[in-house]
Amino acid sequence: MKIQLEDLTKSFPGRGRNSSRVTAVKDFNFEIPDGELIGLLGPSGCGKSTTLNMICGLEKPTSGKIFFGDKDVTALPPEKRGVGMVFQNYALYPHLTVRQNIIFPLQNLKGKDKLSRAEMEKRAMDAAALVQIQELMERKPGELSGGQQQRVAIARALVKLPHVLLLDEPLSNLDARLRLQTREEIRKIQRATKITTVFVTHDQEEAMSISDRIVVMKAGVVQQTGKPQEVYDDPVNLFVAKFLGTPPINVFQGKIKNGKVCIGDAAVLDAPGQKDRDVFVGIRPEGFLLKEDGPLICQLGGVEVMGRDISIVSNHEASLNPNIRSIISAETKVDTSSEIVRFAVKPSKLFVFDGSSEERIRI
Ligand SMILES: Nc1ncnc2c1ncn2[C@@H]1O[C@H](COP(=O)(O)OP(=O)(O)OP(=O)(O)O)[C@@H](O)[C@H]1O
Repeated sequence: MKIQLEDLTKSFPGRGRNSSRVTAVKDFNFEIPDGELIGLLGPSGCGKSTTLNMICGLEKPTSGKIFFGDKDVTALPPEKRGVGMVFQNYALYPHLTVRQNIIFPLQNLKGKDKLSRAEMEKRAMDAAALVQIQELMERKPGELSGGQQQRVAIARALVKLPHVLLLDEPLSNLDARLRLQTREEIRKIQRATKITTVFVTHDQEEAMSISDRIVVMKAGVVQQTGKPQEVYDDPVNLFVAKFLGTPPINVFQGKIKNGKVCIGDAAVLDAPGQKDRDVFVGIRPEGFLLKEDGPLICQLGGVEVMGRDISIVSNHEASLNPNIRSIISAETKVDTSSEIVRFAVKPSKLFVFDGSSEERIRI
């Protein structure tokens, strides 16, 4: 089911006297193609959950429209939209078994949707098989691990055969290893069912690894949408560049001067025809090349071996990060007795942003 968001806006009354309204989401326009998994990504408070709640019908938009396929669902209540939802606190009923928890949403179906007991059992078993918890059906939630509980919550969301699956930070209660495993499982389930899915997270790595497309939000406003790799390789502004990538992008205060991008005295890129101005220069960790006569001279802080790669930690007075982190192939020899390290920069890994608007300057 294709989902279309049209000028979607939500504002809440401010708390307390004289406080102005909070615009949680502003003019959100986006089409989610049928069968895709979309990662909605951004820092806390940027409007991710509000967007999801409007898609499922728990929040009414202040203005704008939502379409599922060609149908305008903006005024429909949640139960009429055919969405499955999994929250961060997946709140299973503790006194019910896994089977009863999964069947629960089917018991209130009315009219033509009403199912026989046998049909409900079959649906529950099918959903359990999808998330591979068939052996756990008679246990109570208290007898399950966090990851298993989360799978039950997903099965419960899938049992009504929704057209759309909405996941709000579904992995945040899991430890690091389980997070990784469960996100891969969610991806597999999504591929198998081809349910159009929106996945909310503030973890950029999680969103990048799982999504067909990501939407990066800041303060209620969509900054950029696209395939994860495209957004990483071609950020539209400094916020997006900083938000994606581990280790994060290295940002320097710089200038465009006489047709060159400069960090201090070092000309790191030609910028023919560009007018002189203050800029921010972002260099991805993998964008540095060790070079004896490289223009960018940094103070060497240390070298960390990571197996296939090494990470060189260094400093430069124009750097806005506490440390500059560059990732270099482990075959490269670094003279650790030296106090300085000299870099050239791969042009495709260097981005220039306007010093005041922070928008990308394409060179
Ligand atoms: N019911 C509400 N009343 C007033 N303000 C609200 C309400 N719900 C959300 N907000 C505000 O709207 C903004 C967006 O909130 P939202 O929960 O959508 O952000 P989020 O990106 O999901 O954050 P998080 O990652 O912390 O869950 C925030 O400033 C929040 O305080």
